Amino acid sequence: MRSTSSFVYTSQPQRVVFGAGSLAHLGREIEALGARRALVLSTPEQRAQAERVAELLGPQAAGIFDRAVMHVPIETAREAREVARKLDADCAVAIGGGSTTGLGKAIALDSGLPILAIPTTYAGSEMTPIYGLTEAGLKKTGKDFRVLPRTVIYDPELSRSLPVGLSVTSGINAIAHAAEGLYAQDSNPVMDLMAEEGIAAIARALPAIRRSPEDIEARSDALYGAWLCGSVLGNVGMALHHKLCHTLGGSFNLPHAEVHTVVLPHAIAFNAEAAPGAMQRIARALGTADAAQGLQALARDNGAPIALNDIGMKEADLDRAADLAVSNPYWNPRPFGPAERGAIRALLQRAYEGAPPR
Ligand SMILES: NC(=O)C1=CN([C@@H]2O[C@H](COP(=O)(O)OP(=O)(O)OC[C@H]3O[C@@H](n4cnc5c(N)ncnc54)[C@H](O)[C@@H]3O)[C@@H](O)[C@H]2O)C=CC1
Ligand SMILES: O=C(O)/C=C\C(=O)CC(=O)O
Repeated sequence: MRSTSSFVYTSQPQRVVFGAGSLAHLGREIEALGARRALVLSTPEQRAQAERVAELLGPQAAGIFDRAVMHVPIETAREAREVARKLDADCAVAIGGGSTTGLGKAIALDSGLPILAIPTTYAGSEMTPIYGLTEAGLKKTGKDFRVLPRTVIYDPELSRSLPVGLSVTSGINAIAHAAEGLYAQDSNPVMDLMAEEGIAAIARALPAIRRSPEDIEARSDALYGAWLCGSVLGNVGMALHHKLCHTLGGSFNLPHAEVHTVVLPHAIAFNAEAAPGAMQRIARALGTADAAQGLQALARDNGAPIALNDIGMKEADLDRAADLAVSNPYWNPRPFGPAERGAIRALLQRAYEGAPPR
């Protein structure tokens, strides 16, 4: 286990309102932010939920922008920023998954408008000061406290409609934040507690959601886990796993939550010897003997993909993916710079085939 003798912990200024039906407190929460005119953001698919939010807001709603898409193309960000300016919005309400929260972050980065996030997936973006923007086919990420949502309303009722497949992969996306937080360079004992509890909450929620997607207890557990795991990502650094996923998602256009689901067991296996304490905590949270195998079983047993081959990756692109991943590595307990290119290429091959992690 980690030593408690020396660490740094920064508490982040956020207000969280949690519970089934908590969307009803939206008006109160907008007032608490000191805002008057909210621009409501969503994807086209979640337009109906955005309309419900606007209806709840009544005169506090400035309008709806429903064109959020994955990885926040700069053109969409510019369009949304312009709409916010024209409508004289003084805050953004993002209802949806990481793509919609990400669009809110792009507006906040430019204008400083406060964000109230209403997450409907388990991606965890609402708890982080991390933003992503895609320009000319290249995705860049950065960190800025202006983009950290000021208020988050977690209402599990709103995630009941999340399809089972995406619920499972999105839950594992959240687990990835916690798993990497457990061996992050700048982690601390408080984050360790949140990470282990977050992984356990999601691991028990996913089979229950699969059996019964409307089960509000299971949806609450998953959202609670997403909050904890997202907080870990928001507080400490990312490592090999997130680097591989950003490379595969950004340069090969693979779907975000699925790519996290496939890669995680392999990245964890790569780090197993270098981070034994983290492995112990992950395995304990999953109720398994081996962290990496437990993660692959969690995906497979709940019907999620375990092979890059099944989510659109071409085998011919694995060499380029390995080159990109090692060319600008994140800190990792087991280094993965150009000297480890062979090991990373082998990891990607196993992930491509859906082989057991080792
Ligand atoms: N900056 C950060 O800290 C983080 C950012 N992200 C970013 O978030 C994006 C991925 O976000 P995700 O949440 O995985 O997917 P998403 O936000 O793209 O949503 C996927 C699809 O599911 C739909 N959906 C969402 N909630 C639903 C619900 N309750 N019922 C029915 N449909 C629903 C959406 O409208 C969309 O069509 C990526 O761009 C990723 O980079 C992800 C995690 C952390
Ligand atoms: O990979 C993740 O789940 C975490 C961070 C991002 O996706 C960065 C972003 O594009 O906002």
